[in-house]
Amino acid sequence: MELNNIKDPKDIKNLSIKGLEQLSYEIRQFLIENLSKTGGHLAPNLGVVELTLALHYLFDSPTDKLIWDVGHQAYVHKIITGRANQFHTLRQFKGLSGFPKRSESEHDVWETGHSSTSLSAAMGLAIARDLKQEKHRIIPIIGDGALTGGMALEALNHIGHEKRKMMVILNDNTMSIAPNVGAIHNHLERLRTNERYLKVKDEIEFLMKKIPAIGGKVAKAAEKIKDSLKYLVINGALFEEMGLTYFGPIDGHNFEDLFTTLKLADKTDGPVLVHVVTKKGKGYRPAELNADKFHGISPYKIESGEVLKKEGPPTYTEVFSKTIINIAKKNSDVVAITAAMPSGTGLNKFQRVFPERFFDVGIAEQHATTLAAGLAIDGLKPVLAIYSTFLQRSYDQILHDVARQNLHVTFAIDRAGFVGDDGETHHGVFDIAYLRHLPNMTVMMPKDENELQHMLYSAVEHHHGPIAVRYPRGSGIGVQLDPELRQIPIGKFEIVKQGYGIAILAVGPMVSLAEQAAKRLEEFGIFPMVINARFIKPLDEELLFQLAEKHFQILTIEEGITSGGFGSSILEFYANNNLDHIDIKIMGIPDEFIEQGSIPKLRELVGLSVDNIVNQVRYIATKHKRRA
Ligand SMILES: Cc1ncc(C[n+]2csc(CCOP(=O)(O)OP(=O)(O)O)c2C)c(N)n1
Ligand SMILES: CC(=O)[C@@H](O)[C@H](O)COP(=O)(O)O
Ligand SMILES: [Mg+2]
Repeated sequence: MELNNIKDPKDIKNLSIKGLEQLSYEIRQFLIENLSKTGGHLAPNLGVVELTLALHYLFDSPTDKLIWDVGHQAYVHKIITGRANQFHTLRQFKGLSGFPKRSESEHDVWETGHSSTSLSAAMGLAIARDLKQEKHRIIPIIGDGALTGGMALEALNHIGHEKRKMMVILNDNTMSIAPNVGAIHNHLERLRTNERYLKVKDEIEFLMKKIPAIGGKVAKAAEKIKDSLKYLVINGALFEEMGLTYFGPIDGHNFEDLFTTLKLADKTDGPVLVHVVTKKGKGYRPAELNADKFHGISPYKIESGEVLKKEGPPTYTEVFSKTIINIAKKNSDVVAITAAMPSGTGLNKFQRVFPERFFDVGIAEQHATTLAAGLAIDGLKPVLAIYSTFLQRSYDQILHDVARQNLHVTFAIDRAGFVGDDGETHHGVFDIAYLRHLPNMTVMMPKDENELQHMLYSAVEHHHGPIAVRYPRGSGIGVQLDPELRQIPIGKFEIVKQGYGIAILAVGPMVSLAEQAAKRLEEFGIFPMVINARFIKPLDEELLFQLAEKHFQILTIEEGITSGGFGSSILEFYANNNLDHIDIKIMGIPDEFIEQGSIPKLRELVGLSVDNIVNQVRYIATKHKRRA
């Protein structure tokens, strides 16, 4: 079987089980090889090879709708639906997306990237199907991690109530990115350990036979039976109670088991849930042994699984991780929360040092935020580390629970700005706009990794009220880290280069671009002032008034959406103070969803480049020379 010859799911439908097993092997080799060059979500995909083939073999995509939750495990689906030959472009600029994309294929029914949306989407599709009196299947595939998300539970509640035909596939590999957590996870664990049921059943039979003979021990034995029976009846109870017929648990790597159960489930009326047990990373030893690392991996050496990492300065995440541990060592009130991203946020290290002060709440950003509010109201100092894109889920909790009550919660917002390969679902470019309009909220962004540590310290130890520190994905710019943490005065910008005529107000990594541009502008006889606008809110009003008095023109630069962003706040400031003699130009991300690509490429795409800053400043300078 030549993978590149598979252009359509129909091409696998004549295969025998042996043929499917051979194909599974080839797909795994294909993934291991391709992803060693491009990087990507290897372990989740290695785990769903047989499951994906079984679904495409038995059912008829795209008439039947396969809806992948999160979508990071849809690579095998992409291969089967004619995209194998594009895998060398995976997650690259203009290349194949790492998630389902409707523009890529009619088989990609639902676009994702964020977790736990599949069941709600499936419910919508099921209602639409029924109202239109159509007959196709609706098949959401959700992981055990994604099932910890509140949205999934809200949808299950509705699915069980509506009783419409739908086949929910629960892909249970016991892992979120890290080992999964929570009471539902424990329930699945009990269901999964099927041998235990068989053992319990044997045990009961054994005891039953013994009862007449053991006389006085009858009571004890009966009690044991009762306990054992309790275990037996929990099989699927949670889902059954919610109104879904439960099938499983079944071995997700065994085609015979998959076929038998999926066919049976398909014949059942109403909503069903098929509990499929898979192994994350299956078939590639390094990924099986370290599924967390291989969840989403950069290019690696196939033989060892070693990541081909370029040496460089520490990442912002690493600096956050180290700093928050140091702060917590001196202050026992500091607690840390993650929503299923311990390694991604660097809080896994905090967990090792302070296991009792660390909380992984699962994929539950909303709960995490209100949990932090609860902790803060009783005097603790919660630090909530969440990626910018996922914090979008918590908007109301930040507003209603944290900001409104003016609670001291520190939001460590990682992956702020472009994130690169994950693309439009994951870029952290909206948080300035969705945070800065909230009363009581303080929003900061450091110009480098050294400033990040001081900001964290200032936020946790010298502030009261909601405060956000946003920082980018990847390495810092390579500056020295000060050994002592110091307080940064709230609402004070930093002038990094004196100048005249034009002031560049830059946020975060844009400060370094602005400095480079200012150097280049000297050859044109233009000497702009460069300001590190480290507080997005509150603004440094004193400095802004001074700039107005000295008749500066202004260029703002941020790696965020311009509507409602930092530049907008500067416009608002001068407009509200009737200082309309100042020309303000805003550089940032336009009103569009920006695709995937390397961070430098995407910055260039939207004009956040040194060249463009030079051009914009020259334009402003020429315009004002003409006017003068
Ligand atoms: C709202 C949201 N929060 C966090 C994430 C990051 N994330 C992506 S996949 C994943 C784990 C998903 O686990 P599971 O559904 O079990 O899939 P598996 O990788 O195990 O196949 C997490 C936490 C996300 N995509 N969306
Ligand atoms: C699918 C998903 O949401 C995560 O796996 C995400 O890709 C992680 O991103 P980082 O690589 O930036 O941690
Ligand atoms: Mg999982």
